[in-house]
Amino acid sequence: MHSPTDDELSTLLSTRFDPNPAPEASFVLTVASGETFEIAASHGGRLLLGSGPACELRLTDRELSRRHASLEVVDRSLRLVDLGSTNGTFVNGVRVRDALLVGGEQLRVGGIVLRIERSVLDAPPPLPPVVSFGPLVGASTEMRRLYPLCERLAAANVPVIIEGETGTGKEALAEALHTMGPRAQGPFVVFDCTAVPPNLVESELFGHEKGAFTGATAQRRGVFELASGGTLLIDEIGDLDASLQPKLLRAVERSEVRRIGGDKPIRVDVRILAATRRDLDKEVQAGRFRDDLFHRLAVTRIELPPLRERRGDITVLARWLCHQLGADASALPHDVLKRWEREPWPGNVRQLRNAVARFLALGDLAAPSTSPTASPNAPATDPISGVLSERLPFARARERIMADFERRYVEQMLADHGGDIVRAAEASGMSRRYFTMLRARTR
Ligand SMILES: Nc1ncnc2c1ncn2[C@@H]1O[C@H](COP(=O)(O)OP(=O)(O)OP(=O)(O)O)[C@@H](O)[C@H]1O
Repeated sequence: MHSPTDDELSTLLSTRFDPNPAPEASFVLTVASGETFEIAASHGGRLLLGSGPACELRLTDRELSRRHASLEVVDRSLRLVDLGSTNGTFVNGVRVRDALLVGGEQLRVGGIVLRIERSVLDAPPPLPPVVSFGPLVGASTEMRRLYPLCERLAAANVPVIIEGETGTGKEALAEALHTMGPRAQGPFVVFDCTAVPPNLVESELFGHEKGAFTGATAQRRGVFELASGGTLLIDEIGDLDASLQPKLLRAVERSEVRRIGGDKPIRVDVRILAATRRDLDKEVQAGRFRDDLFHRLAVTRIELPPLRERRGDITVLARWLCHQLGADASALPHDVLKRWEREPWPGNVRQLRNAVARFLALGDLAAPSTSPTASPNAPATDPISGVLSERLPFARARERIMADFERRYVEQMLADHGGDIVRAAEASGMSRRYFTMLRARTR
């Protein structure tokens, strides 16, 4: 992957770069006992509130779940997300799942009441005037806040979990962490947990001996062995089957693997990076992802923001992608860039890249809709076309469509039966347990 040179960057960014971010909001949470916590945007990412050891805002109360809720400063608000807690999260007495707070609210979690106040930091910590990290480009405050952390992580050998929606650049960042670090001479191997059938994942990860199972006609090394001396990116880790999670934990903890059918452990020297588009906090809270594996991998977490939350990057990125595709960045007219800055971009940078390629091939005819909110690649009337236009790998594309279908199916059945799960499950021909699981998975 090509990283921009200084000259390329200065051409792309000349009209866009704002070295002085606006003063940032911060929030103070005060517990009735007088204890206070401060959350600022510069914390970079979500802070967990709960009774478990992983929580930055750790409180003791028996009605509080281990990972109860997450808090993050987004623009000038505090985003509060309930992580599937047992006893719920309440703002001013109303139960919420996902809320934007502005200050002045009362938050209740379990038996604990917190007062939320907003303040504006006088002097926001200055961000270095860096506008790219390896091949990742972006001059928004959100991206520039991440670069110093990325620099440090490239040099370190610790596991990192990279989170973000599809197409936000998780794999690109993982590769940059590898190529800009001390293991750059070693291999960079990507394993996507959704790309192989579930019954083959173990063999792909750890390898197998000849004759270990039907079809194992020869000995085969797994990705841990292939990545030895370098970096292994386990992509879509949130989709790893529960039965394999203990085996992965063992491999990471002991730096050794055992091939299927093999009797001796094999030592591996691998840096592990993991990426996911799922909310791993919710997966852990729901019991679908093991707490101990999460802790082992989440030594550091980086969350890549979706494009719609850094609209200031759209023009810069579009011009960079245009340049990468071999065209002059000035080929993109101002009105097209302005229109793109208003689009929702559910497929993020990958979708923007496709839109640039289409524009270069077809001109402005490429825009399938004149609606100001429609994505240039995804006509709102046909979700399958939207997914197809993102050029995802087959397994990922199928999964996206299935997930959308499952969510809408469950919603429809619940709506038809007044929210009664027992009747909705019966009408769907599913056990109540399966229906409830499907509902939890699709929320
Ligand atoms: N900040 C960025 N600057 C330049 N290119 C980017 C940036 N972010 C993403 N890209 C490009 O967008 C495309 C999609 O990125 P990538 O595959 O890394 O996304 P992802 O988050 O791993 O997606 P998925 O979850 O679907 O696997 C790639 O071509 C990548 O190089």
